[in-house]
Amino acid sequence: MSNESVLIAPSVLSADFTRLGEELESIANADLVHYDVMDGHFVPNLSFGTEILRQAKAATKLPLDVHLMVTNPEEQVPWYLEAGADVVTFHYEAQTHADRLVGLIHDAGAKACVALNPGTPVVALDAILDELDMVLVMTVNPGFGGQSFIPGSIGKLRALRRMCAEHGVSPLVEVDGGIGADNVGEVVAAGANVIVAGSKVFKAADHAAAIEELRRNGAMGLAKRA
Ligand SMILES: O=C(CO)[C@@H](O)[C@H](O)COP(=O)(O)O
Ligand SMILES: [Co+2]
Repeated sequence: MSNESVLIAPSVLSADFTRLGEELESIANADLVHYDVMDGHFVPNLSFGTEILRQAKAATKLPLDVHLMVTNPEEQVPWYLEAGADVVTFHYEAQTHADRLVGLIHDAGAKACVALNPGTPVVALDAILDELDMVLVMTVNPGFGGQSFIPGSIGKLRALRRMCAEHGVSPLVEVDGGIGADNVGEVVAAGANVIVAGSKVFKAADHAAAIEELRRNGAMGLAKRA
């Protein structure tokens, strides 16, 4: 059995934006706030930018986990570091100089993460894996909240675990999209330890209780890991 813990990162993409302060208070028992930036090009949707991140930073004590779904992360990463991001994720499919970008994030004192779309194999990270604090495995095609989990993600999580063991590293492994109390145990058993959940937290009647249920069921998945 592992001593590792499961971290819960509610995605404010599913929050009521007109009451963002109260929504952030309602998830104070979470570990991170997941902040989805969508540019209308990398993904077919637009969300929010640096100004709302700055306001969120002032309204919560939780670390801000910024997921950049943008075509030009080299330009935008510095904006989000300056606005208070604690973890910055850019997509493998969007970047051109991953190593430089990771260095820039570390120089600013933040944690660096690279995200993989469902169609991108984990081997894409081979050259950069040792530098990463976290890997984000997208379990839906990015762009929208409330989609269904892609079952093939389980094999990909296991492949990532094997690759990390080969490299002798243990970055955090975040999963994002279609995760709820019913499947969190399975993704944790396969190797995930940071759980993003948007609709399953913010559409629940009691947000804090939904977070605790994810944490509890995730811990059961940890116990099932080989
Ligand atoms: O990055 C994304 C979507 O592109 C996510 O972070 C979603 O916000 C997750 O939402 P649910 O699938 O949990 O509703
Ligand atoms: Co996300």
